[in-house]
Amino acid sequence: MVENIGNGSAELVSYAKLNLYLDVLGKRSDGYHEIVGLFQTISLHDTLIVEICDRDFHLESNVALPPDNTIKRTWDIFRKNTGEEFGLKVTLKKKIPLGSGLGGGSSNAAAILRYLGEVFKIPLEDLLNIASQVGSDVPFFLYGGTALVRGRGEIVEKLEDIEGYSVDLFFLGIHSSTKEMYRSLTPEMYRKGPGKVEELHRAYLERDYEKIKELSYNVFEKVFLEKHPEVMNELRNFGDGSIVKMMTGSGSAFFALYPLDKGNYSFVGGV
Ligand SMILES: C[C@@](CO)(OP(=O)(O)O)[C@H](O)COP(=O)(O)OP(=O)(O)OC[C@H]1O[C@@H](n2ccc(N)nc2=O)[C@H](O)[C@@H]1O
Ligand SMILES: Nc1ncnc2c1ncn2[C@@H]1O[C@H](COP(=O)(O)OP(=O)(O)O)[C@@H](O)[C@H]1O
Repeated sequence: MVENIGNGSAELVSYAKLNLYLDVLGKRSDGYHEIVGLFQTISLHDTLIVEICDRDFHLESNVALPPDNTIKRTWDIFRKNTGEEFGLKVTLKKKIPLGSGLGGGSSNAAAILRYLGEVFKIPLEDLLNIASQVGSDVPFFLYGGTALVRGRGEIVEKLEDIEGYSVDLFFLGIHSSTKEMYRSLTPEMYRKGPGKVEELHRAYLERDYEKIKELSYNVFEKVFLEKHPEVMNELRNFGDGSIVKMMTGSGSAFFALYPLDKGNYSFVGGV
């Protein structure tokens, strides 16, 4: 969502995401993994103030980020793909915890991409191509809302947005690296989910809570809990009365799903 705030600056909202379903189907020749996922944006968000300027890149942030962070990578890759020469000034107000599986870095990249796409009139299909060069979860965030995601994350099928749910989040501050978690998978772990992702989406729309509980799955949850058994005990007191509770992405955040607005963060629709 872009809101022009005058003096050439714009304020961007960068939502977090949950994986309502995430399974790995196999390993690809390019070293990435084939995934199938049901992705959903929620109201927890970062805010970015952006301004096109002379020629350099400037980032101010309330959290420490690596020099090759996803915002700078997006600026670099966008310029390489479009030939546009410009500078970018970004002020980031981060609320999405880093390394949490909530996709904060990828969401920031997509927010910048959508903005640059508007400024330089770049078609969505070109933005999707640039997004997949920045990171595997970035293409989804160009849509937001509810989507079926395949490939390594670059095949996004927009679905009817799921509404009327909210979540509480549980995050112990453990930084879970996406790369490390994929590396921890073995072939026996591939394709072990119920695999009924369209049925799960319908269960959400029809508010069939038993079916939601039965068909929800994240391949990384067992791997993560084996690495961090202490989290299991802490989890016991989390999510009382929820429909389902599960880890999101490659971790380490967990979500507890509630109907309507009983949880702190609500599902939000796509752009
Ligand atoms: C976001 C980063 C950098 O800041 O840090 P970490 O998430 O690793 O902490 C990533 O390394 C920047 O690597 P990049 O490859 O661009 O990011 P992603 O697409 O999100 O994937 C991270 C890593 O997860 C693995 N991966 C990801 C998606 C997928 N479908 N299969 C995979 O095997 C790959 O090893 C990949 O390198
Ligand atoms: N804009 C960004 N926001 C958050 N993390 C970023 C960003 N750019 C690079 N990173 C790096 O990527 C790592 C994982 O990114 P993040 O998206 O927060 O995790 P996850 O993909 O698990 O949700 C972070 O630990 C951080 O070092």
